[in-house]
Amino acid sequence: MEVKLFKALNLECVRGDRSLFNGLSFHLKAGECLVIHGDNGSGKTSLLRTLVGLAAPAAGALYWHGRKIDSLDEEYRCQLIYAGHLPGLKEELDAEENLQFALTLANEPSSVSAIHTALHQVGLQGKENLPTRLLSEGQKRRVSLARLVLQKRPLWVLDEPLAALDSKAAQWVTETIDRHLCRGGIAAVTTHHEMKLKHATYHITCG
Ligand SMILES: Nc1ncnc2c1ncn2[C@@H]1O[C@H](COP(=O)(O)OP(=O)(O)OP(=O)(O)O)[C@@H](O)[C@H]1O
Repeated sequence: MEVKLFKALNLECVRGDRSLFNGLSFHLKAGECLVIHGDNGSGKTSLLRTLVGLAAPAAGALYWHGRKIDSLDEEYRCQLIYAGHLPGLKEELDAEENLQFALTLANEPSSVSAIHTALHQVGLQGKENLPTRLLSEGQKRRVSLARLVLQKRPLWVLDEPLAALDSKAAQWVTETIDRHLCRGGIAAVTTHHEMKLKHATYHITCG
């Protein structure tokens, strides 16, 4: 029997006086990815914030391994990586310090050498100790995405992970998501770009 690990049932999201979407349901099992498309302002980020428990749905519910995510709370948050719309870095800290900070907050501290290896993988070798404010937008995005290889979590929720990336970095992100799915991970990803994943992918469009 297929085990549905991540399930949404009849979700509705209201922002202001507008219902962005309603009746949204999906079931994802290990190795599957949900790719969310939609125009600017259609509700993609609002959906992801709902998926990670940062916003409550106006109706419907989310289930992780058969249990409602609001009953799991911290237990659920420990299962996921959320990479939001903005890189979420501290400008005065360097790339290495930002990752150390994020990993400590996530209760998954990592060694300096593992962090340097991850930064090397995202093409930031030699820039590990530059203040983040001196990095380009694409480089900041790469620092944020280096968490994907440092944290070991089954659910990835990624808001526009390809934004600001050049084609080589975008390819790395796509391959990294594929490797995650190959290991039995699950992902929900918004994008305005084409994303050629090899694994089972379901596409939905907001709005
Ligand atoms: N707290 C809020 N109060 C009122 N309206 C909001 C709130 N948060 C978001 N919105 C509105 O909800 C709509 C959806 O926003 P959202 O950020 O989810 O869109 P999006 O699809 O991610 O857009 P983009 O592609 O530009 O990132 C927008 O019109 C936005 O202005």
